[in-house]
Amino acid sequence: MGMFERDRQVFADAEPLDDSYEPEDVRERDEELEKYQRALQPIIDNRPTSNIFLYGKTGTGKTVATKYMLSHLENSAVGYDDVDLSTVWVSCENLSSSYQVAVALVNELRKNQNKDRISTTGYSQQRVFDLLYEELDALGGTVVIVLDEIDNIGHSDDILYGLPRARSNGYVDTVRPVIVGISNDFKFRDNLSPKVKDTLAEKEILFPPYDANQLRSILEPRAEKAFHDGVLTDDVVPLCAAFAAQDTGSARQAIRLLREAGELTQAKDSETVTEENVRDAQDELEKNQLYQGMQELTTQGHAVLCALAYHQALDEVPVRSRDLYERYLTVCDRLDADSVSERRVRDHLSDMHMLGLISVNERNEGLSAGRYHEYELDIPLKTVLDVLNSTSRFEELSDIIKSTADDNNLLQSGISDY
Ligand SMILES: Nc1ncnc2c1ncn2[C@@H]1O[C@H](COP(=O)(O)OP(=O)(O)OP(=O)(O)O)[C@@H](O)[C@H]1O
Repeated sequence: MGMFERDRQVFADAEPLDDSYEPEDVRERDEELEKYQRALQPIIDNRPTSNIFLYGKTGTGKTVATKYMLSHLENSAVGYDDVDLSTVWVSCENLSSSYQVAVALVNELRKNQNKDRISTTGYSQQRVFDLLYEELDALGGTVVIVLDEIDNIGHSDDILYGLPRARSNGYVDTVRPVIVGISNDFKFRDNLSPKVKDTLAEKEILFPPYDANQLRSILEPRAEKAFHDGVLTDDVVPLCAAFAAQDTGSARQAIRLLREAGELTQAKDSETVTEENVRDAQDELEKNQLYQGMQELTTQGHAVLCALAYHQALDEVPVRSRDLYERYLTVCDRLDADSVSERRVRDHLSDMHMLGLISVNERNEGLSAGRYHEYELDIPLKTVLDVLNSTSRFEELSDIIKSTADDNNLLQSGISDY
């Protein structure tokens, strides 16, 4: 037998555990779907339809609910001769301005009609908007425009103001655009300018995190399809649901955990997925998440992390932000890199805190010393040094910190024992 052998023991069909899998039904979202249905109903009644804004943390079912609703809407619309409905879906993941979103929409609309794409640069914003209005008008009827991950456009939100008003402002004659904006960034929603908020968020639907029971109910039909009979022990699905509920309340996280547990079981050539496999899978995913979080930091982020690692190696933690900033400046000096203000360094620290990499204490020493923050690593120093060592420009510094830590006997185990 070769190195790879087809698995016949654990997975019957791993597709239901894949990110792109579309489930037959959307579970545990009755209230949200009901609201959604009410918001879309005017399309079938040929009445003016409000724009819809869905928000909630990642993995809470905003996309799956939208796909489900639109597919029902399209099916129902076919039954009415006087309802002319089209839908267009753009993921704004890599689009950071209204201009880019407008180009993506034009090209998506053109693709559906086998027309040539337009270039992503070289037009004025108004020209791209005009092209968009032309394409929309050519379609006519109601066009539901889904803008997924819309928060990526940040403050450049002209399109969210222009598109909903295109008809009342006379830019389009025959088409009725309905925007469905989807976002997992609460700050984006709060920071929308009042004029945009008024139009985009006419109908808002919040998708709260799932609790353990809801996640269980989402996992069960997938688990049934994905694994051979008798492979899952009784506590596996509830445990995956509980872990994900405690952490993020994300269905995506719960599904990934179940898949990882299955894969670990498979790798061990074992026939049943057990509670222990789930715990190991959870450790594995957490480690990956931390590693990824650290690797994705910017050079400035790495420099701040490097400065903190230095204090950790010297056993000078928790360290005050002022002292940490001094160390950070010397790190930048050594790297021959530009440095940023103390305030920006604090922003980087707060991002790292959010990622679970460092811990922060707020100290209040009364009138004499005032309020200040103290920082220390929340993960093993060795792990941080491993990542720094694999980051270009930081190899030498990580070696120096490592030998300092060795001298102080502070290089405990890495993340695998964490
Ligand atoms: N209520 C549900 N019923 C069935 N499957 C669900 C449900 N909610 C989420 N899922 C599944 O969980 C995964 C993540 O869901 P989805 O992509 O809809 O989340 P999201 O809120 O759009 O996340 P993001 O903001 O990261 O895009 C998908 O595989 C989806 O099929």
